[in-house]
Amino acid sequence: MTEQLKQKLNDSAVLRWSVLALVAFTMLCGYFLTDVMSPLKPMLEKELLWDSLDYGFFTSAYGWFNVFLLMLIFGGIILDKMGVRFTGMGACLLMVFGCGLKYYAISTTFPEGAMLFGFKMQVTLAALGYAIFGVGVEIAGITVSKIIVKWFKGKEMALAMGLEMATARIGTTLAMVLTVPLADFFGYTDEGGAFHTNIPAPILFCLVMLCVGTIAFFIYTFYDKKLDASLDAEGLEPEEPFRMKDIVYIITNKGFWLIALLCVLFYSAVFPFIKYAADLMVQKYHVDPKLAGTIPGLLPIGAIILTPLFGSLYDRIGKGATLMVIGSVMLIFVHSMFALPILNVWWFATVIMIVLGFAFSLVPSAMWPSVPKIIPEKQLGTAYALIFWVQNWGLMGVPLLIGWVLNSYCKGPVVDGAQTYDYTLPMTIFAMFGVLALIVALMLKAENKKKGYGLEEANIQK
Ligand SMILES: C[C@H](N)C(=O)N[C@@H](CCCCN)C(=O)O
Repeated sequence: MTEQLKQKLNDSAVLRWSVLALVAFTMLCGYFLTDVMSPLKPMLEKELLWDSLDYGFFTSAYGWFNVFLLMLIFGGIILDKMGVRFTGMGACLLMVFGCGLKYYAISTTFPEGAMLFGFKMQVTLAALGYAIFGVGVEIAGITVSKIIVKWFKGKEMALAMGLEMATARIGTTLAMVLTVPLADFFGYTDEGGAFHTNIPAPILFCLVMLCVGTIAFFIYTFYDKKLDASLDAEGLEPEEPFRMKDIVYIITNKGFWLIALLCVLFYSAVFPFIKYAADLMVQKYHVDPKLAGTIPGLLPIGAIILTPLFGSLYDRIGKGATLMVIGSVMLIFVHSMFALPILNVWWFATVIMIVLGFAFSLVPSAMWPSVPKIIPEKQLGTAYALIFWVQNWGLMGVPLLIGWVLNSYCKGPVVDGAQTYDYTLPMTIFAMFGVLALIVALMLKAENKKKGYGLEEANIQK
């Protein structure tokens, strides 16, 4: 071994933060595509003749393969067995392929009445592409979580996870604020003088970004190899081998299940909400459809600043379980305000969205770094995968539920050729998820006290 490898590679702060930048950028690209269709919902209905059920079906596709084909669980096992380099590269390629299929579906004009699996051909193909992408981006997510633990354990782990999530949120923000301007910029005016937005343009842009994100991850793999070599040189095993019986250890752990439950309940009230937030702004707060993504765009912007702040707080002071309780209370408040028929004006929606930004930062910044306190490192890939799997039931089912509720119970009159909706019932459903999340967060706090997981303790080892 060469002299310079004698020190562990992750002891170098510059190097650890640089590799974090690489993998976080890959996640940014993934999150961009995840939400790129949200601000386009009114245009999809107007230009491509989708309805809310089509949109809900398409959005739910994100979780199909993860949930029903257990792709996430296989992904976690592959991650623990084959390592982060192989799994991460595979995940990136799946994201690129899924995005390519989605682009093909949206940019192609299919014969009128063409159907596949009972849905419009275009909707089904776009959904299939999104489902493949969903496998890729979720496996990339667990891989990056494991990478962060590998490089930052005993160091600034929660801050690193917070920064990674903050970077990913930039992707969500770009989706919210760039999508409609991009679609408009590449739009065209037909012979009748009517202007048409170019819906495929932002998706093509995402495809290019995903290719760049894949290259960033490829560069990371060289550093990962070097880290393994430096751990070897120190006489440390890079990653302990994983055995199938480790799964039993994970699923018989009550703390694990409480985190998984909190995860599905909390995220069911946030990510599916984002999918409908732009439409909510138009329908309830009368925001111009062209600007509708701007207010929900504040949500990830707030999280970009706050998630690392709260992560750093957790690293230094602890109080992880308490942060999760506070975040859940805020979630209930926010969705109740959106549900109540009060102050239907844009500035009120803006204030409420900022409060949601706090909740959206508090819970993730405390929840994800808490997992390594409950589960040993060699089982982390599988543990994160199982948590993501439980979460994906919500990410898949809730958008479909909301789309169905809107289509069945919330339709108002058609105004200027556009369908209107009353969002009271969907927002009440989101608030109920908040109530359940709070109950689970309180149970987790109690379990932590009983078992001494250390969730209320600081992460940085003095
Ligand atoms: C959607 C995805 N399954 C997810 O939960 N993402 C989390 C981040 C999880 C990784 C933390 N290192 C998010 O808040 O975006």
